[in-house]
Amino acid sequence: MAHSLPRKGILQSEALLKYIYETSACPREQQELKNLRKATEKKYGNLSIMAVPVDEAQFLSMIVKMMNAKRTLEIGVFTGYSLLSIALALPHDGRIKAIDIDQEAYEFGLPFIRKAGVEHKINFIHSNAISVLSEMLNNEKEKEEFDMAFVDAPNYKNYHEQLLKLVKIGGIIAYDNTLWFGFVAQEENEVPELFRDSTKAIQELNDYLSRDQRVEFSQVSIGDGVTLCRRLH
Ligand SMILES: C[S@@+](CC[C@H](N)C(=O)[O-])C[C@H]1O[C@@H](n2cnc3c(N)ncnc32)[C@H](O)[C@@H]1O
Repeated sequence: MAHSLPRKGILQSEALLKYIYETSACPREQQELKNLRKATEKKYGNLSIMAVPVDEAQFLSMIVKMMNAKRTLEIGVFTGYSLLSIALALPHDGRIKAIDIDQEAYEFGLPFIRKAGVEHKINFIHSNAISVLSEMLNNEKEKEEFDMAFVDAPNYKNYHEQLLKLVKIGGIIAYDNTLWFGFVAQEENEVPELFRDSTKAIQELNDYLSRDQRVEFSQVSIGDGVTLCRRLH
């Protein structure tokens, strides 16, 4: 199945993508991130496109630094490329709660995280994200609050209401893949059958988020599309 995936990313000009990668993104990629990316590509082949692209990871890192974020949440870790990028961007006492149902992929990336010296910032939880978010919200003793959440696992709409309670006012929820290979702008019959349901789900999410007055909203055309929601109240 993986070989039939279209190229990830909405920038359909190969030349422009190459230009961005060659002039800025890749030369600025930190060594441990590069090593993790290469190892992920070697082990996972075509499935390695699940990891965020280099320029997007740099964008996320920049947001974390600009916000002076200290507490972040990540849903959908895979081998940890976006996780490592954010961990490197956080201050020494910054912390990330990272959730994934796939422990094996996280463990594959762990040596790279260790080598980068940021393992102490990460609390990996091997579980379904919805139940972890519910547990956090129901925990009367310890109220957790995050400056930023990065969501990169399916069914985003399920997480939005909970995240609005867990991310502090003024904090950012960033949803990945919101332009979904560009399929969101295509007629249904033009979208490969395999992607029709997921495309519809992303279209519904985009529509929902763009009308949600509880957040400020910005659709960013980087990688496969990133939607930033800033909690207003
Ligand atoms: C696109 S990948 C994440 C890529 C990662 N952000 C990176 O840059 O490498 C999606 C991940 O979501 C995880 N996932 C899928 N459903 C999940 C769920 N219900 N709860 C937690 N994680 C889930 C998958 O196991 C997979 O590792």
